[in-house]
This record gives sequence, C-alpha cells and structure tokens, in this order.
Amino acid sequence: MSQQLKLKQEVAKAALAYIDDGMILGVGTGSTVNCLIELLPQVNLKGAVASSQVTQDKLEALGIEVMDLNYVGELDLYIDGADEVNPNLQLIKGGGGALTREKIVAAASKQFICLVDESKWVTQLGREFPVPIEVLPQARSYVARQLVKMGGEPVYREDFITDYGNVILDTYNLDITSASEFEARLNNIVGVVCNGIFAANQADKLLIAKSTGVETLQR
Ligand SMILES: O=C[C@H](O)[C@H](O)[C@H](O)COP(=O)(O)O
Repeated sequence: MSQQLKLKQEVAKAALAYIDDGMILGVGTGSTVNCLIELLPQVNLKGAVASSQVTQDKLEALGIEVMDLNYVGELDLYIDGADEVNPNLQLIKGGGGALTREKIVAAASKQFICLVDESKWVTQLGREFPVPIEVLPQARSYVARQLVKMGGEPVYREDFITDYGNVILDTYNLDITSASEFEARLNNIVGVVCNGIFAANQADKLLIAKSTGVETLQR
C-alpha cells in the first residue's frame, strides 16, 4: 500500500470521531472520502446527502440511504477532501469534477470538515494545482477568453462532462493572493456555473494526515 493511501485511511479514521449516530451526513467525493465511505457502516447514520453520483453509488452499495438535499434542510456536518488547502483553510476542489454539487452541500451544512494528507498543504492556492471551473458548454470559448484576460491558462478537460452536463476548464497560472476576491471574480463571468475555489465555503476544521500523525486545525 502506498504511503499516501495510508495517510488517507488514517485521516478518514480520525474523521469518524465527528460523526454522530442518527446524523444525516453530507458526504464529499474523491479518493480520501472513499476511505471514509468504507468506514461508514461502523456508524448508525440516518442517511446521507451525496456530493456526486459516484459517491451516491458507493453509499447505496453499502445500504446507506441517500437523501435529496431539498428535503433534508440544513445538514449538521459535511465531510470532504480537497486538492489544495491554505493556512486560512480555503481550498481548491474539483479535481474529480464534482465541485458544484460539493459547494452546494458545503453551503447547506453547519460545519465543513476537510480531510487531506500533507501533500495538499500550500501557502497560496493555484500555484501548482489548476482551478477547475465548471462552465455551460455553449460558453466554453467565451469564458476561456475571459480567463486568459485575467492571466490564466485554461485547459479544457476533454472527455469529461459533469453531473450537471457541463464542461470543466482547469485553469493554471491564476495569481490568487485573495481567494475570496478571486472566487467572486470567477463567479462573475457569464457562463461560469461554479469555480473550485472554496473561500466563501471554506473548511471550518481541517484534519491533516502527516507521517507523524493526524493534526487538527480549526478556523
Ligand atoms: O471533485 C473532486 C473533489 O473536489 C475532491 O474532493 C478533490 O478532488 C480531492 O480528491 P482526493 O481526495 O481524491 O485527492
């Protein structure tokens, strides 16, 4: 087993302590959260709200009832991974293309706990990992030109369609000195459905797995 998978399993195990019996849990997407999903049969959940079709399928395969967010109201807890996290617990997400539904579930939750291994820790977002931007298919070229004007280098994620039928522009080279401002600027481009900067919906708590153990950071 790789060291990184081991760290993902450790941080997933640490997250179990925050899940209460009888809860409806918001469940993220990705390889880190997959480690958590495998452990969820240990908890007596009332149900879950899934942040992607992939997660929904995995939860249902374990016999966990997946509920429609529109009918459950505010969730107590959302747990998800991230592609990058900075010291303010702001994130880049969407490497797996699930950013829009993830941001909706995060926004609808009282608390967002983010699970990462130490490879995800950065001082400034977007220097290495591109910002995934979900775009209406018809607006792809227009949005790409606006991103170039902002100094970005958008790359169309080929052969990928989101759960909502849209496309993704993975955008490199954005100078994200203020994640909040950048998130809002990207949202202002007509045709953008959602962007992968999670500043308005940043993590409340970060569990970070290191070779020395799992550390907890609180906002
Ligand atoms: O769309 C995918 C999500 O934002 C994931 O949370 C993110 O890509 C992290 O995934 P992983 O745990 O596989 O690194």
